Amino acid sequence: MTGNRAPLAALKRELRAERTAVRDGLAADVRASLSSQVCSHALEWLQKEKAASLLAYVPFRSELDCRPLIAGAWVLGRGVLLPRVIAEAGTMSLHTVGSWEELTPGAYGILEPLIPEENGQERKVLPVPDVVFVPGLAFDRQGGRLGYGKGYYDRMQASWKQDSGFALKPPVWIGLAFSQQLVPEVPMDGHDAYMDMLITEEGIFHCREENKPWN
Ligand SMILES: Nc1nc2c(c(=O)[nH]1)N(C=O)[C@@H](CNc1ccc(C(=O)N[C@@H](CCC(=O)O)C(=O)O)cc1)CN2
Ligand SMILES: Nc1ncnc2c1ncn2[C@@H]1O[C@H](COP(=O)(O)OP(=O)(O)OP(=O)(O)O)[C@@H](O)[C@H]1O
Repeated sequence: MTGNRAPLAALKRELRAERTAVRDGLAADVRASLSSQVCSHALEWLQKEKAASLLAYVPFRSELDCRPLIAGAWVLGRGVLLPRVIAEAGTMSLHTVGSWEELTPGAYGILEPLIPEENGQERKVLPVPDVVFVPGLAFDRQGGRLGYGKGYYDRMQASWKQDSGFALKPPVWIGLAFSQQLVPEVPMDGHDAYMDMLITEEGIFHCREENKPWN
């Protein structure tokens, strides 16, 4: 948009490299233990809320392992959606999944929902869950988030806004993170999706009202 774009992209690249190293540096057993604490907070929150459906992710690399959250949501009878990457389009399709057996490795080697008929008929309109749990490399307390740099979550939010405008209740966006991933400020572009809340092993944080994604 403006001459500020290039420095922002460079800042994001730098932060991405730095935060990848920090996250990768957490020992696997520490990651597993912190992840289960985060999932417990998230499940407690889910039980208090009336959220009937959620979008989660299947972890890869050194991401926070949200599989206990997914399994817990199944036990609670909440609908769990998982994404499939459509790499050519830079978009994701979302599918309800009820067991681990319904997954198969997809783009980037991430486990993704098997769709019944591989006839290229991805659903055009994305289902809108009540809650979106978002992975990331870095987050800030204003709700800023840094991902791997392909904009999949940003585009998903834009697509929901386009499909439904303000007709539907917008999902609550929740970043799941190790507290080590919190930074003072993530550089944010105009199209970047903000989180409403963050959950770390230390607990639940509400982010700034004015950054609510659907404002
Ligand atoms: N577990 C999980 N699932 C997810 C995401 C995620 O962040 N975590 N996504 C969230 O978006 C989507 C996948 N996004 C991805 C985006 C980029 C790369 C990746 O490998 N990027 C290269 C750099 C590519 C380039 O610059 O051309 C890299 O990191 O080395 C992987 C996944 C959908 N599913
Ligand atoms: N709504 C959108 N429409 C078109 N392009 C977009 C949109 N949102 C983001 N992009 C593009 O996608 C790329 C991703 O940018 P960004 O660095 O913000 O990704 P990210 O949020 O870190 O990644 P991810 O969501 O994949 O984890 C940029 O090139 C950006 O221009």
